Amino acid sequence: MAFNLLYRSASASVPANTAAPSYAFNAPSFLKLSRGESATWLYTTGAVVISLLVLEQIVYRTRKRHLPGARWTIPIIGKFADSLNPTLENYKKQWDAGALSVVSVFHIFIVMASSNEYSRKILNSPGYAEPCLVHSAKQVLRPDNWVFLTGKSHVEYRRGLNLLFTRRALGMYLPIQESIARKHLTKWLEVAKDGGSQPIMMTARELNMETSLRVFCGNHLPNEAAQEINDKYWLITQALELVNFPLALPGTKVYKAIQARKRAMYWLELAAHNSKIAMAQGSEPECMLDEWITILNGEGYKGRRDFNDTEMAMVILSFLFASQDAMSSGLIYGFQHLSDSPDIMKKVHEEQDRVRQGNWDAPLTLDMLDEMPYLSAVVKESMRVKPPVTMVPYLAKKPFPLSDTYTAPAGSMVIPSFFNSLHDPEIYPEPEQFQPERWLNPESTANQNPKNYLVFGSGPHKCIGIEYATMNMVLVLATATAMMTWEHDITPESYEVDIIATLFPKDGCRLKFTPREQS
Ligand code: HEM
Repeated sequence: MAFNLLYRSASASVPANTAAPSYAFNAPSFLKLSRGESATWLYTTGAVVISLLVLEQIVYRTRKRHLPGARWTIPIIGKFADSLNPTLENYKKQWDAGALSVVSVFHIFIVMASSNEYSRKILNSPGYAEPCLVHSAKQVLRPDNWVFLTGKSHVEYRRGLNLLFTRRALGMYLPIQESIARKHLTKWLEVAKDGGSQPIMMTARELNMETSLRVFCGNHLPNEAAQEINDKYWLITQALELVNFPLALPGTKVYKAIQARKRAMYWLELAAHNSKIAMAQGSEPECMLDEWITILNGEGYKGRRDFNDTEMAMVILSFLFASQDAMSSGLIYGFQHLSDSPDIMKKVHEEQDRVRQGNWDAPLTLDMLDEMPYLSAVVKESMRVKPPVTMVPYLAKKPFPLSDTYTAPAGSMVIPSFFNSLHDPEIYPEPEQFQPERWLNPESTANQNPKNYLVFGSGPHKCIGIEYATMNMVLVLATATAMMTWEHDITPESYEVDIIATLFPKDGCRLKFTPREQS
């Protein structure tokens, strides 16, 4: 292809010289070449291009050294085509090729780590590597978002944000989550009245988005804002490919995601502003923003107190960004795994009967959720079998000695991948099987090796929302179990995996809901 282009421009250049008088546009003298000069220019350009292509291969091979990976990289774009249509099968091939393997996309040299040891080494070596999220994340989230802080400034910023996930705060969020879950599940039951199955891919995403927006911003966000953010957020999800087209030109996914982010930021800044006014007027805290402002104004608080509306909005945006796709994936597979395992579903129902004691409409409390160890194990196991986040890109700040024999070059992407660690048969016998019981036996190999459970990462950037995310999934499934039963409408694509930032069943998980007979 590149050669074709070269050839066509070469032949076009010959008549250009002879036909020059007929052009209205007079080229500057330095662009007017004689036939001989034109050929020299052509050969020189050709030689430079070929040298660059050869150099590209030499650089790739020098960086790759003995690690598994393609022997030669496709000129310029590398494996860009694969990254446009990522499949779990292709990733698995890469992970199985070795504990460390390489790939190159658009000159970004990528070292994939697939073992628990190497993945944790990357996540826990802030001196060598820092998160770079996916390539488009800085454009989408803005480069000044707190999630891109590293080292001491990251630790300090994050210390303040940890206070938004205390048990006290989670207790405040719980009723919001439950009422939104009930509202959406009621809608699912309405749709189910026609007797057919429905894919929950998009409806579960909507449930999660409304939950997040109301937990984070309460009623400081007008309904139209929640609707607009929900409608446009999909554009952000679609831009989260491992490597995007490098320029955010109009029409590209990254461009569209940036426009969506601008609208979301407009509304989130407004919510931060409204929350500050409400708290200054002495209102009771009702959401995460209120909780944050109350903490900042608290007497005992020792951290930084002044956060402007934009900074607060960027934090909320980072939480939305980090949670929306992962939570949706986790929830959808939670529903799918349960419906595929009637014995396990039965035990979940029994646990709900025990905890709720016939009072199906009574609001849930944190104490009640604590009494649902079986459902918690279901959620944990579901995310082990299908980890929502399979890998987190990091960037090597300097040469990073990953093993005795391999050092990742400075500037390369180093990607800890969690799938193999979560499917290690030594730790999780029959790793493809959905077996919540493995988490209930304190002696099991799963419980002996908690460091293998990399679903939420590890080290200084480990997920800040673990308790909140887990609580939300337990809560939604507990509420669903109280309200209905569901059957999986299995299609040829039910067990195929789509990677759209996170993992989803290719058919969107079609379920048939029936109201629960509450005796
Ligand atoms: C099932 C749900 C979720 C999963 C599987 C998940 C997974 C992850 C993973 C793998 C990381 C990277 C960790 C690392 O680099 O070591 C991460 C980071 C993060 N997550 Fe989550 N997450 C989930 C939900 C949430 C929620 C609900 C929030 C916020 C409300 C959240 C906020 C964050 C933030 C802010 C970071 C970056 C932390 C930092 O850089 O310090 N996540 N998450």
